[in-house]
Order: sequence, then structure tokens, then C-alpha cells
Amino acid sequence: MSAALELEKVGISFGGLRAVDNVSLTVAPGEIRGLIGPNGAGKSTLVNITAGEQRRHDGRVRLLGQDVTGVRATKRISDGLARTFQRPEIATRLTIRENVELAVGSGRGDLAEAEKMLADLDLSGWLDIDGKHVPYPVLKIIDTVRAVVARPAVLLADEPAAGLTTEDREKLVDLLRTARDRMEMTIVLIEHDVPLVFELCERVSVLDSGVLIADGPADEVRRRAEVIEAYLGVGSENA
Ligand SMILES: Nc1ncnc2c1ncn2[C@@H]1O[C@H](COP(=O)(O)OP(=O)(O)OP(=O)(O)O)[C@@H](O)[C@H]1O
Repeated sequence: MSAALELEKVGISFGGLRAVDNVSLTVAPGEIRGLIGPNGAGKSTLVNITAGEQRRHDGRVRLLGQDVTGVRATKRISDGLARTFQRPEIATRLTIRENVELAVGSGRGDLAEAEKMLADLDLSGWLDIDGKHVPYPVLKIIDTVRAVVARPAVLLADEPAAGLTTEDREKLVDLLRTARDRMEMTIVLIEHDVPLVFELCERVSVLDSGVLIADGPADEVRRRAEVIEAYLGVGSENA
């Protein structure tokens, strides 16, 4: 079976800065892959390249076995790729239900499934509330729900745990596990919450200064000295 996502020698420079340098990685179908690294490591740039928002780069990107290098972001979405952003993309003038309906309508999901998912996460009480009245941690998790209920084949989740309460963090774990186990979604989880990444991911990739310094089974990566070193100064208690 072909990889869900494959990056081959991907690189990009901004002026004199090599933000991503010769990164190759392969994500298997149904995998939850962690992508970690300190601030400025190039994680979001790699997501932008993968999503097709940054198309002038070196190397190749393959999605579900198809070479999508140079292909527009909108086409990659229709081919099964979705991403979330660090800031939730909720329309604040619409209710949560309307936001979720829009997400379902944009993808392959169905509304009943979306509402069940919100009920399972104990979030149904927000459905008729306008986005502008919903607290940030709730918006943040509903943003991930929106992405999941559209049923992409591959989801790039950019810092979904940032700003979550401990309780919402548990909900995020359930949500991502459900997406993978019941919807067979492939997920790339970009996170500063390193314990969360090691809780959820079988394999972890580590970027530092644009370079992939570790890539492999979570237990092995956790032990690698360079990984711990890359985190020194940005919260070594997380490494
Ligand atoms: N469009 C751009 N123009 C110039 N420099 C950029 C651009 N986008 C990113 N950079 C730089 O590339 C480097 C990698 O940035 P990126 O946002 O990908 O890192 P990151 O690992 O996602 O960081 P964070 O964890 O803080 O979100 C940084 O030095 C950043 O300033």
C-alpha cells in the first residue's frame, strides 16, 4: 500500500535562511505521526509546503500515492488533505452548529456523525452559541472537530492542543484517536505539547533549524540525546 504522505528532499529558503532543509519522511496510512521541534524549527513551513500553500520549494510531495508537487492547495483538499491552523478558523458570527454544518458540507462527512462526535466529547451544549461567545479552548477543540468531520484522508493538525485546558486536552486525545481508529484517518500532529505527542503517536519526527534530526518509533526518538538537546531552553521539562 502506498504511503499516505511522502516528502522527498523537501527544502525552502527565505532570503538567507534555510527554513527547511532536505527533509524526507513517509507517513503510513492510519498513522498518527508527531512532528515536534523548538520555535522556528520549520514545522509550520513544512505544513504549508505539504498543504500546497507554499509551492515554491525544493523536493517532492506525494499524497496518497500521487505526486502533488506544485499542485494548488484547493486541489490537495479535494484530493483528501486537510489542515488546521494554530488560530481556530471558526466563523465567529455563526453558531457552532452552522460552523460544523459548513465543515461537513465541505467534505465527505455527515451531520449526524458530527453531532454524535460533539456529544461524545460533551460539547453539544455549545451548538447553538455564536462563535464569538465561545471561550478560546472550546473554539480550539471544535476547530479540530470541524476538520475531522469533513473526513479528510490526511489531516495536518497544527498545534491543536495550544491553549487547551487539561479536560479539553483529554477530549483532543479521544477525538484524534477516534479519527484514526474509526475513520481510518492519517494524522500529522504538530505540537509543542511533547507529552501529548508521545501519548498519541507511534512514530515521531523532530525538526531543528529546518533539519530532520530524528525520525522513528516514539520510544526511540524520546531517548535520543539530540532531541532532548533541541528542546533545551524551550522547556526541557517537556523533552
Ligand atoms: N514567509 C516567510 N518569510 C520569511 N521567513 C519565514 C517565513 N515563514 C517562516 N519563516 C522563518 O522560517 C523559520 C521557520 O518558521 P516556522 O514558522 O516554520 O517554524 P515553526 O517550527 O513552525 O515555529 P513555531 O513552533 O514557533 O510555530 C523561522 O525562522 C521563521 O521566521
